Formats: sequence, C-alpha cells, structure tokens
Amino acid sequence: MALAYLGSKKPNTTAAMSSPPELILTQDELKKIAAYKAVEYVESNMILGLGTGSTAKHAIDRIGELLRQGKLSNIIGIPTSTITHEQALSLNIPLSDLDTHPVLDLAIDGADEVDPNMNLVKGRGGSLLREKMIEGCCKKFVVIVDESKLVDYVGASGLALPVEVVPFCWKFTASKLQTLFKDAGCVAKLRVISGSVDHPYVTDNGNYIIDLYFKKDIGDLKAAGDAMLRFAGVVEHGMFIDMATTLIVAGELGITVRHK
Ligand SMILES: O=C[C@H](O)[C@H](O)[C@H](O)COP(=O)(O)O
Repeated sequence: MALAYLGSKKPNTTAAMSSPPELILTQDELKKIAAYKAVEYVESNMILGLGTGSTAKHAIDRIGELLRQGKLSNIIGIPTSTITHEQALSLNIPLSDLDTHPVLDLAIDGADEVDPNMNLVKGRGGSLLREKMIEGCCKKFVVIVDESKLVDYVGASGLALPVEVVPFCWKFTASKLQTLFKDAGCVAKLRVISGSVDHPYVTDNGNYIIDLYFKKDIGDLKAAGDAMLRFAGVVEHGMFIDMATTLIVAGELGITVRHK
C-alpha cells in the first residue's frame, strides 16, 4: 500500500536535470512513519506500555503531542526504561507502574530483529527485562520497525542477541551461554560502555548484558530461550517469542501492517 510519507523528500543530487527526483527516506524517517501509524491505535483512557529506543521515542513524542492538543486524554503510561520515563515526564504524560496497573491495554515498542513469525530480538538498547515484563502484560503489543529489521531467522542480521545476566561471575555465565550454542558458532561478549574497552554497560536493573553472536540459525527459539533461563546467572534473554500482536513495518515502498 503506497503512503503519503511524513518524512522529508530528498532529491537525488546525481540525477540528470530532466529526471524526476528520487524519494529517499532516512532510516529515522521510516521509524517515525511506523511510530505515527502505531499511535493511531491509542485511544483515550488507555493504560499504555511505553517502549524504549529510537523508534519508540517517536511514538512517545506523538502521544505527548496528542495529549497536549487535547486529542487524547486520561492516558497512563508505564515506561520500560529510565530514559523513557524521563522522556514521558518531559512531555507531561501521566505515569504509573506494573504494581499499580498489572494489565495494560496496549504497548508500542521497536525491535532489533523481526522474524517471519513476528518473533523479535530486543535489547540492543539494554532495556529487554523491563520491556518483557511490561509488554507481557499487554492486551495488544504493537511492534514498530523500519524494513531493515526484518530477518529470515533470529540472529540473521549478524547483530547481537542480548542476554541480561547478574554481574556475579559473569564470565562463567557467558561461557555457559557460548557453549550452549556452540553448534550455531556462538560467540559471547560482555557489552561495554560505548567508547570504553572494558567498562561494563550496566542495565537499569544493575545487571550486565552478554551479547551473543551466531554464525548459524539457532533453530527452536522456545527451546533455546528455556535453556538459557535454566542458567542461574541469566536474568532474561532478548527473544520475544509469540508476544507481538501487531507489526508495523515502514519501508521505501510504503507501510505494511500485520496482525496475529
Ligand atoms: O533495548 C532496547 C529496545 O529493545 C529497543 O526497542 C530496540 O533495541 C530497538 O531500538 P531502535 O528502535 O532504536 O532500533
């Protein structure tokens, strides 16, 4: 389905004068298109899960804008990270938590990978645990991505599958994870703060992240997830299996919406 895009249209500067300008949207513009589409599912009086990351940020900005304009009212947001909490506060979105609101109407969040069955990899921004807790309590979970996030199988992007672990003996846990997936050519690496060599990245929950890189498909995702969770040092993994109810993908040719 073709769309009137919200993003700016950039001319192809290498094109001949007589050629029509080519429409090239940046990845961030595509993320914004998906995010704005997702906010169409938001109604007044909803309890909303507010995701984390550069795509979810656009959705939260839009919700703040609609509240300010009086087009939405009586929204309560449950943020999935401290950074989202701060963004929502700055937009005057009323906030609460799972203790007070254990059932949510809708959550909107991005993803790092989406496989053909709408299974997700999340957590490259480090927020997978709170995201999984909150998005697991939603009646509807709308996932918003640009088309670069679509993969044939989990791990196919060559980027990491994040696993949140307790800091205590993290090397031991990383080694167990790497061995668990040795047939898939797994390499486990401690996530470090950007720009540092060995300073561990610490999550909102005071834990570390082990990033798993695969050379091959790990196969049965449920079995892989259950096996990881059997290690006492593993807090949670970044595979969100069978959780998304709606997927919104923005690409150069338009926007697609899939429901489960
Ligand atoms: O921890 C981060 C979250 O799972 C994000 O939703 C995910 O990494 C996607 O982020 P982005 O929208 O910035 O690509």
